[in-house]
Amino acid sequence: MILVTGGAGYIGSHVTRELINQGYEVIVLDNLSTGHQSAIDRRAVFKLGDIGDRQTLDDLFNQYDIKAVMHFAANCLVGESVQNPLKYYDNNVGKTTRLIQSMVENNVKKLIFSSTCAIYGNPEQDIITEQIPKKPINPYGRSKLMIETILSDTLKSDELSYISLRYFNAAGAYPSGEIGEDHDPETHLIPNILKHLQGAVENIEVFGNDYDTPDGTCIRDYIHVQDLTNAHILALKHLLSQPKIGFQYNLGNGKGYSVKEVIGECERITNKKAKVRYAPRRPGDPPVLVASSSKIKNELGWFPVYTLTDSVRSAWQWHIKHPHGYQ
Ligand SMILES: NC(=O)c1ccc[n+]([C@@H]2O[C@H](COP(=O)([O-])OP(=O)(O)OC[C@H]3O[C@@H](n4cnc5c(N)ncnc54)[C@H](O)[C@@H]3O)[C@@H](O)[C@H]2O)c1
Ligand SMILES: O=c1ccn([C@@H]2O[C@H](COP(=O)(O)OP(=O)(O)O[C@H]3O[C@H](CO)[C@@H](O)[C@H](O)[C@H]3O)[C@@H](O)[C@H]2O)c(=O)[nH]1
Repeated sequence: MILVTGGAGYIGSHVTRELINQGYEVIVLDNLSTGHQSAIDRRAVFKLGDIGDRQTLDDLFNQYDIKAVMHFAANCLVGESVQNPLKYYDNNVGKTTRLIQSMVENNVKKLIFSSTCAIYGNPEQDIITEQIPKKPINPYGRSKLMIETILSDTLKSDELSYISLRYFNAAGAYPSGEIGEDHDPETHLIPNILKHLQGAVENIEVFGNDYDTPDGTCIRDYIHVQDLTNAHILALKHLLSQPKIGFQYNLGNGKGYSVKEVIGECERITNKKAKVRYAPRRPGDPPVLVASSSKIKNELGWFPVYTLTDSVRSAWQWHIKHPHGYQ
């Protein structure tokens, strides 16, 4: 059995579905703070609870034969982390530490951790490899880097094995349009553009057009949630087949798109014209984040197969089928 924390959330619900499709048994632990119960595959066991609750964790590890944990549960908004850092240090660092403690004490030795490119901060290199200095510029990135440090120390002192996957910007939806991204409030770029183009919001706000980039807006590397899912399954197989490892891998497409370019792509796919309003920079935003994913390609044979166009198209299908999200 695989324990998926945060399996009611955007990425966790996609990975849960694919794990079950591939024959794994899954138990989802989620407090539904930002997730949706209806996003969880009905074939999974669902436990409503908090990753910070040691009793809940110990009971789960005693009750089920859990071979590995995929840990998605976290708060993950850059802007919110600047406004409310303690929420991030409590949920992402304090509670994750309790999860790791419970795993170690209950002899559950394998963890896949959802890390982020936000740990790199404002890199000097155009393309980010795993080795470059980690200088996060917001509390969210710092909270994830702290857990990477804790994992690397735990690897040395205990029999815990882990793979940390540093995602760039997750995008897109399940190909059938059954599950997708639904946050309240929504802060991510692509869903916000699509919601605007559906008429739910009057305009799309662009946070800063005075960055040192070709069109002045921030550049990100958008990676399809199904490509992320495939990486998790490969990482799980690798982790389960090895005695003791501690690896970190970037997950991105290796191509950056500016906010303006993403708006253009959404307009093209929906055949609608966006009304753009320029707003000040959002605190905590680095100008450019683009991945090198050579390490995971070489070591685990992972390759992204979806483009930005695929991400926007599948997200649009999700929005058309579910104009009010999971409600
Ligand atoms: N979305 C991205 O672009 C992105 C990029 C890099 C990394 N990540 C990481 O991927 C993971 C998943 O992100 P997402 O976009 O799916 O977010 P999400 O908010 O959609 O999902 C997070 C899930 O975790 C649950 N949760 C949060 N705190 C919990 C707690 N204390 N106990 C139990 N459940 C809890 C929420 O209810 C939700 O279902 C996060 O760890 C995030 O930091 C996301
Ligand atoms: O309405 C919007 C929303 C976003 N942006 C901009 O679009 C870019 C992307 O923003 P967003 O979609 O919010 O993603 P990020 O802030 O890059 O953060 C996401 O991607 C990170 C990896 O880069 C993850 O770690 C985070 O969890 C996840 O929230 C940024 O420049 C934003 O300022 C806008 O201009 N208008």
